[in-house]
Amino acid sequence: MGEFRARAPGKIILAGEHAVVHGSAAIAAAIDLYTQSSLHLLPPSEEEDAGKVEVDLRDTGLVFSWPCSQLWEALGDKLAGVNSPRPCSSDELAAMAKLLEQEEIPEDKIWIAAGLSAFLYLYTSILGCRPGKAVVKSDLPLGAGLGSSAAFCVSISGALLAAAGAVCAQFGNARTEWGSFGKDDLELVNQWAFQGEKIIHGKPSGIDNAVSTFGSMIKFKNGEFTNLISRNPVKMLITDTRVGRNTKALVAGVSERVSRHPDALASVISAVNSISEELSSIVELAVEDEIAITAKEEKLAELMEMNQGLLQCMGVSHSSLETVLRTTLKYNLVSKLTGAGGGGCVLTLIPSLLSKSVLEKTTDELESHGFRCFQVEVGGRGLQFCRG
Ligand SMILES: Nc1ncnc2c1ncn2[C@@H]1O[C@H](COP(=O)(O)OP(=O)(O)O)[C@@H](O)[C@H]1O
Ligand SMILES: C[C@@](O)(CCOP(=O)(O)O)CC(=O)O
Ligand SMILES: [Mg+2]
Repeated sequence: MGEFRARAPGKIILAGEHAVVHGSAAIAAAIDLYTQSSLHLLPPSEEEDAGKVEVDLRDTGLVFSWPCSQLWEALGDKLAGVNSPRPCSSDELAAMAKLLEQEEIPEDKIWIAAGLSAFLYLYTSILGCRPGKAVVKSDLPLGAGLGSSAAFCVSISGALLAAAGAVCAQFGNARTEWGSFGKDDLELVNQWAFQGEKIIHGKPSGIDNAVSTFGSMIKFKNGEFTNLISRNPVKMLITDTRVGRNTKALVAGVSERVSRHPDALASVISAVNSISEELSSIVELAVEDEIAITAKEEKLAELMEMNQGLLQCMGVSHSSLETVLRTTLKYNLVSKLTGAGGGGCVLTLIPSLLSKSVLEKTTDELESHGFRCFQVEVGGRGLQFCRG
């Protein structure tokens, strides 16, 4: 029956994480690291269990499968709604938790239960309880602030919706390997992926699934977004502290702080909103001579530094992140955490005139702490589809 293969990028957040959950604007951009999902539909089985749904999570080395009859019993058939994404109910969440209890997931990998629930929900909502086999693999570090949860939900939703015939990819010419979806198709994928993100994050803003689906650089606020045209290349070094953390817990922690100190946090969130607004207009400024480019980069750096201070106010920094900030500052480079914080990744702005040797020294020193550094392309493509 062929293969349905989709890939969706991770992201960096240049400004506004967490505050965006509480109504502030935020700026995010797709990066050239992808999660890829491939799906094979299998013919219905004559056997009593009616075949299986299998998912091979390559990054974890674990494979899971459920008889279709068991999925049907637990979750029922909700096929009619493929064109109208709806949230997972608490009964469905409980039914999936019960299914997963039987899986004996290793204690040190228990975090994949959230991803598995999102997979099961999206699969059964979009394809029903028919047999199939999915393989998911990612270039992204998982749970590190680069939006692996959104890339997971977007790529799976893309592959499932293509298999269901609800979306159709377009290919520019016969030799293009990766095609893209039209705007309405992308919107449908984005809405389903958001339902998956809700299972993983609890209360997502929707920024990660939007930028993973549509790509580019976006300004996102209250569920709406606009594309930003970045006139000069934005170069960022990413440092992964390798300190594990969980977005759902961090988002919940900030919400608790907001309810304990509503007035103080309202001011923090409003300050972040101003930073995001200013950052978006600076990114779109077209400048050409060296002096103007340096002035633009200095403004971006200052806004990132201010945003980092406010993230600290929200309680989402971490000693490993502070070590990265201190180390890069020795070389006059400005950094901020990206994503949910509490560990995970840091962004360091690389000014266009920075010498190669300073960048190397910075990277070496960061890596001597056990961190991993890499550079990414910022603002690239969103969801793509490949013919099987
Ligand atoms: N490739 C993948 N394989 C299995 N689970 C994944 C994968 N990508 C994401 N996930 C799920 O998403 C979770 C990480 O999401 P989150 O805590 O939001 O961090 P981030 O989105 O910054 O990577 C993982 O714990 C897992 O449940
Ligand atoms: C903290 C937040 O702003 C971004 C979370 O990103 P990540 O899952 O840490 O990559 C949450 C959200 O906007 O949904
Ligand atoms: Mg996430």
